[in-house]
Amino acid sequence: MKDFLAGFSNLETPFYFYDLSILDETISAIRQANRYGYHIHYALKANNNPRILERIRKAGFGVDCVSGNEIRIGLENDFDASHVVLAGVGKTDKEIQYAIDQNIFSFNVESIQELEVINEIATKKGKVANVSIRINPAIDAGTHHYITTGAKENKFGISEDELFGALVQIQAMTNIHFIGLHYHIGSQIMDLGRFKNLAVRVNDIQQKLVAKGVELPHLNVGGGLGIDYENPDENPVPDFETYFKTFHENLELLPGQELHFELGRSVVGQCGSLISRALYVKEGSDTNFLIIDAGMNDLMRPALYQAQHKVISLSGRSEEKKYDVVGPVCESSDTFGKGLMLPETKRGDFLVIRSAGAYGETMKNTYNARELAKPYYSEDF
Ligand SMILES: Cc1ncc(COP(=O)(O)O)c(C=O)c1O
Ligand SMILES: N[C@@H](CCCC[NH3+])C(=O)O
Repeated sequence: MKDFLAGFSNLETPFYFYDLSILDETISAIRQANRYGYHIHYALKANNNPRILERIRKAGFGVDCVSGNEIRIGLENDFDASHVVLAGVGKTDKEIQYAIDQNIFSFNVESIQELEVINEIATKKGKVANVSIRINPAIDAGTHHYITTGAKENKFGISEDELFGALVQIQAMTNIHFIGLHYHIGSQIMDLGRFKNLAVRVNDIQQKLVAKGVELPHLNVGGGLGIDYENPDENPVPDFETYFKTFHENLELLPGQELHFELGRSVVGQCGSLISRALYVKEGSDTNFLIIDAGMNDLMRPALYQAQHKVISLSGRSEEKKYDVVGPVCESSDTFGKGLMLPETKRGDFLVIRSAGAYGETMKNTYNARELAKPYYSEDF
């Protein structure tokens, strides 16, 4: 990061900085580890910057979208509609119409009612929509409860019981082509054993379907692989080898059946940082508040999920001090870290908030009428 500092000095902070060499390294690691021919759809919600999407598309990945606008962004960035999947519990009629018009690869359907609506809209258009049904496998992902999605009480997908009940209904839906099952148990999953549990559940449900004479050409196991927020520079690339191997060793695919993934955070998380400057230091008897010019509107994750992103001070001083690093927004949750030991930092010094490549810019907002932080890219410095 220090190498780029000279180029930063004139830039207005806060801003996002993407080290594209980390992105390239990550993409190559995915391609190398995926020696099984699995289909990867990048979860565009993690980061939709054109410069990042271009590299991901060139790697041959498709996109996983959660809105009509995300589909549009994917198509505008030259992803092929035949590699687009659409998830989301609340797809609007307009989004469904648009997705059908674009001939996307598959809808990941989250309720029986949604299935009926897609069938109705497809019928009116004289088209047939490819559909995968999202199953809520009732598996604990062992991650923050706000980003767990496959537990029984979550709003996502349908239960196994509902699926078996719906099989007859689906047969009568003339404009639905039922192509597969979809699962996604949550995000920032560091315990790969959770994916093994998922694979076992997927096998179980698949066996029951086969027993009823239903063999589907596609399975989609979502995303969720976590990144090392504590040691981003030591571990910039997640363990894709073990991740794919876990599915290869535990998931029993039917002959010719395709396995799909929807990776977001693990692809782009570590290549991005939020760069900020220290504005003020308030020295207290117990705590020193280091007030920086980046806030929760620039990076919501700490305020929303109590997420810890590594904060690095580039002050260059040798003496260390303890700081609560806080943003300027009028909320107490606008805090990037408490009691952090950092080199003594003064007004004007740069701070780097690491691992902000995923769910950073896509969740930034203008709360307090603040300006949106701009992105910059390593290859331009
Ligand atoms: C359905 C679905 N697929 C894929 C993803 C991407 O997840 P991650 O960024 O954890 O890989 C998400 C987000 O959690 C999701 O909701
Ligand atoms: N936005 C979340 C993860 C949820 C992903 C979407 N299901 C994060 O920042 O960690």
